[in-house]
Amino acid sequence: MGIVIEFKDVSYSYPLTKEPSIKNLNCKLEKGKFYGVIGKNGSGKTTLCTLIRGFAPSFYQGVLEGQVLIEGKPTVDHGPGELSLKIGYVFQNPFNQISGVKETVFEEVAFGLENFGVPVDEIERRVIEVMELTKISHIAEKNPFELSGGQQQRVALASIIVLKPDILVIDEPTSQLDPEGTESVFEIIDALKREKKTIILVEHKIDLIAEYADDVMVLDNGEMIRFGPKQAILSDMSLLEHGIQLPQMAILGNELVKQGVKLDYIPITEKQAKEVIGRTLRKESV
Ligand SMILES: Nc1ncnc2c1ncn2[C@@H]1O[C@H](COP(=O)(O)OP(=O)(O)OP(=O)(O)O)[C@@H](O)[C@H]1O
Repeated sequence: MGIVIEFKDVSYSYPLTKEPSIKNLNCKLEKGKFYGVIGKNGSGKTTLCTLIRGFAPSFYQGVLEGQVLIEGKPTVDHGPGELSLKIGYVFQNPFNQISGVKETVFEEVAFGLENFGVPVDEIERRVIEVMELTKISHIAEKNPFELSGGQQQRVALASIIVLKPDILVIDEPTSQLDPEGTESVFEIIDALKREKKTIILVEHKIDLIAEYADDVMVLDNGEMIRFGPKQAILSDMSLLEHGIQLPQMAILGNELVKQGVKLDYIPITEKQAKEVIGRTLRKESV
């Protein structure tokens, strides 16, 4: 798979701050992969998203050292609007995403396409398709502001997905949602992964990252302290010392190993836990 985003020796400081919010970042993100970004509050996760979108330094100003490359081209060399076509950004709070000028969900989802001058019949086709994917067809005629938080977040996602960006940067989309709303947002993100979109998701709900992401990036005080396949990272108990949450199943698995239970690997999801603990119990009962 090709490299779609690359950080080359990137450090970034907001204006009037002494310490960089991102320090010496080097990494390559592959097309079609789902990256979970985790770290304590203030570790630099949102700043990382802002760098990918090119908003730092273009909007926030500040000092950028090194290069953030999107499809091989530095963000600072992309023309105005060019990055916003390639990269869809979903806010933490859907209220910030919803335009406030449209009276129905259908119109809201169509809004971006109208702005890009897409022909009416294509708009209709694309909006219907995306509303099915995000399971909001049944609320097409409702006012976006009369919806539940979970429905609003699905509308916000739909209004971005309909623009067909190759890269999706999603910053804590479920922080305001109940478990049901959260699960439905993850199901949509999973569907986007099947469509080979590159996904960068900031999320505190670590059990869901364990289930859905491919790779994980761990930030601590602006530094990337781990980056790679989720299995090894999310079962690494030393991360607890950095204040990083780990999946419940990894903590359970680790506790069992400490008590002398022989597990073939440390599980990070419920499915893996059932599988690996079941295997051990079967071996022991023979
Ligand atoms: N606009 C800004 N101006 C100055 N400093 C900022 C700005 N935005 C963030 N920072 C600082 O940059 C550092 C990283 O912040 P950032 O918001 O990227 O962290 P985060 O991991 O996303 O945190 P959270 O989980 O709380 O959203 C923090 O020290 C923060 O105070």
